[in-house]
Amino acid sequence: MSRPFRLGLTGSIGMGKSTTAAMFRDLGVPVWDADAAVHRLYEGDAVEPLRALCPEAVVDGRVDRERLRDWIARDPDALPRIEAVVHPLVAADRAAFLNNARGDLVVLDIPLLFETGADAQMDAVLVVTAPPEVQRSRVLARPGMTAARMEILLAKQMPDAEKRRRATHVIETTGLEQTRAAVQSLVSSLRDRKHA
Ligand SMILES: CC(C)(COP(=O)(O)OP(=O)(O)OC[C@H]1O[C@@H](n2cnc3c(N)ncnc32)[C@H](O)[C@@H]1O)[C@@H](O)C(=O)NCCC(=O)NCCS
Ligand SMILES: Nc1ncnc2c1ncn2[C@@H]1O[C@H](COP(=O)(O)OP(=O)(O)OP(=O)(O)O)[C@@H](O)[C@H]1O
Repeated sequence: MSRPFRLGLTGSIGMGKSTTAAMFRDLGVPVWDADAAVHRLYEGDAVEPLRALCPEAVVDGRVDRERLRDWIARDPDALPRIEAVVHPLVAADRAAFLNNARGDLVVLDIPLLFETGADAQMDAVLVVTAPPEVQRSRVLARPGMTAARMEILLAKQMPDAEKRRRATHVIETTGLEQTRAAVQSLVSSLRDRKHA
């Protein structure tokens, strides 16, 4: 049996990846979620290596994201050092999902898909997008988010225009019903097609 078609799902912060991923799940498509993998790792395999970098980031045997955020805000080297630990563990979790995946189509929701080179492992890439002012107001509405933190994360992400340029598919997330219809139509077209 041939392996499932791999659709990468990405987009900049606040562009609607999680919301769009849920729409694929509603259609019965298995979704691997990189952020969820990080959450699992912060209660498991990432604890000891991150404790070695920053002992105060571990509280009650788990990595505390608030403490990581404080460290990132204080120290410009913190995020690259965290990434050097976390990205290989995330890549291993993704490889395990792909090894076990069955069916005709799977989605991989990866915020840093292009930045980490994971796009090379995808058969197609869907980029979700929205106008900058919509993105900004969504992100700033989150608890714990500040304009300064948003700027740090945005500066680390490939610009939206570049992501759209590299995408095989683009969906606007300015309305739930319109996004749901676009997801439905993409799933139908991918399920109809054969891949190499
Ligand atoms: C910085 C941390 C502590 C913030 O945690 P918090 O729960 O507050 O936010 P969350 O994880 O939901 O991220 C918020 C937004 O920032 C973006 N983001 C997260 N990490 C990164 C990063 N390394 N580079 C660029 N953007 C990032 C996410 O895509 C999301 O859009 C956390 O994201 C983290 O530990 N990041 C390092 C691990 C990593 O690289 N994760 C990316 C997925 S592989
Ligand atoms: N299709 C849509 N129509 C209207 N609003 C949307 C749509 N998709 C997402 N939103 C709104 O945008 C906000 C951010 O969406 P979501 O959490 O899915 O983004 P994300 O890309 O996963 O974010 P992050 O990268 O920061 O984790 C949510 O408050 C959600 O209500």
